[in-house]
Amino acid sequence: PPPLSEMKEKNPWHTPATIIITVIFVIAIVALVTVAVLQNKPLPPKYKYGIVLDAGSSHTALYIYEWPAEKDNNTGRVEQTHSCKVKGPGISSYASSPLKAGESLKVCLQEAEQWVPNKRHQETPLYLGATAGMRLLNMENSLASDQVFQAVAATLQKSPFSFQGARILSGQEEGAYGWVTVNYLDDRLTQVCGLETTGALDLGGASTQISFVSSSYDGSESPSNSVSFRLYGNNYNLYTHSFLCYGKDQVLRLALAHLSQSGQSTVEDPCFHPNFTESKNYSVLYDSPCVSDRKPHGAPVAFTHKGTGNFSLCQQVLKNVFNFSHCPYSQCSFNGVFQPDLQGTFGAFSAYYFVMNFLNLTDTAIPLETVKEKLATYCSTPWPQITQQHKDVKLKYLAEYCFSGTYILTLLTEGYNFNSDSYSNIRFIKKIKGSDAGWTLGYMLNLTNMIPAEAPDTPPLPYAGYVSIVTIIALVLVIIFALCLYRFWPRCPKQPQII
Ligand SMILES: Nc1ccn([C@@H]2O[C@H](COP(=O)(O)OP(=O)(O)O)[C@@H](O)[C@H]2O)c(=O)n1
Ligand SMILES: [Ca+2]
Repeated sequence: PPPLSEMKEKNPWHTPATIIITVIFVIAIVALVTVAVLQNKPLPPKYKYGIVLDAGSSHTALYIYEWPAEKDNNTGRVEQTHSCKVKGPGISSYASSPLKAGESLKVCLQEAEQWVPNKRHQETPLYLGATAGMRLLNMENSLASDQVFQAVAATLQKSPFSFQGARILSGQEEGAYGWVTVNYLDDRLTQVCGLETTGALDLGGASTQISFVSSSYDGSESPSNSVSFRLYGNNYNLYTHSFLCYGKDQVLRLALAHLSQSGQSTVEDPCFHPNFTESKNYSVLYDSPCVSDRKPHGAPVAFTHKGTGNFSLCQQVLKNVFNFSHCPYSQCSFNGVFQPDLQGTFGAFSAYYFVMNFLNLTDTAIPLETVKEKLATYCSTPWPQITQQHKDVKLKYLAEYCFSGTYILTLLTEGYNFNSDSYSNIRFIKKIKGSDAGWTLGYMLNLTNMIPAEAPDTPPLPYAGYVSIVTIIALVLVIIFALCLYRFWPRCPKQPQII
């Protein structure tokens, strides 16, 4: 056997080739780690923006949406970052001074300039959609409605954003886009095997919408209620209907018109609290196409609106604003409008939420009978006591919650046929994951083509999986290489044979 000193000299780990290979090996590992770290570092956020103005009958609101610039087509990625409530009434109230309708939007538009980064202003689409208030004005006085749109468009054109137009949405669009919004935010549209969708219930001031998918409805019966979509590779046959004049502010007129048919000077109203009295003008009450044909002849100028606070009588009055006498279809909700069987859960937003939230009745686990009892107690509470308990609420709104709550329950049960079982399928909601429930998001998603008809092709592995597998394979190769190096290096030391 060679002397030990000779063995030491022949240690192969000290040869220049081994040192070079080891250095390359270390550099390779460092490079691999560096690339992996750099690749996974979050990219600087690049967002795109879109702005929608909801010109409702009672007020206008501006919504700003934001989404990652690279991921336009991914679901659930568009979020509401800001909303601004326009001061003053809805744009339809400016029929006699249209320029003021344009003026009213300026504060919120300036606010939007702060919320959208300057360099994105020019490419940010800006839409205005008007709903039932403008539908009614357009029916009543189309010249005035055109002038309001002109004034509004002139203001929006002057903003730094990319103005895409101001128009009246049809009732079908309003209902369908509300449904898209709710299901998009709930991530219900991208599920491969079709998770059940959520219905949408929207209560406005001048109209109300109901939209849902029912397996009993294919669109053949009453096609005007059908909207078909292909979204992310799934087909949807949506039932939707918008009842013009059945928003809560117009129904308040319908109900009062009903109670004041004889043109009396005192109108007793069970939907208002006992001891509530207010002087009202007949001509103001009947100044809406929803009631104008019912104006009693020879009525005095004014009448005293007097509350009696009786929930069940109020329910009777409100039931009478629905017409159940004719149904030209297999089944109807009311006013001869077809409605398929209710199915699934429903999100109820806008005034549904505001009213039920004020009344502390958003929890639909409370049995319907209990909800009615609580509301009956609330309605029978005298007006002075109500004002004492809610000093921070505007009197105009405060006075109407008994009416509005009763209308909501009557519409849901008598109108749409919810019962004490299906009532618990309703969720009274304002926001979903930070974005307001309403038609605006669905409207923008559609107009910017952000929901593809087909599911986007995705790589077979998610990104993290791909990185891990590549890293593991690289490590295995390195280990095999190292083992070979150790085992088969030509001058590998043989086991010292000590005999
Ligand atoms: N904080 C709020 C905001 C709105 N609301 C009501 O919600 C309804 C919103 O209707 P809207 O202005 O969108 O009218 P439409 O054009 O949708 O019929 C109105 O009846 C408002 O009075 C409310 O009760 N509480
Ligand atoms: Ca609305």
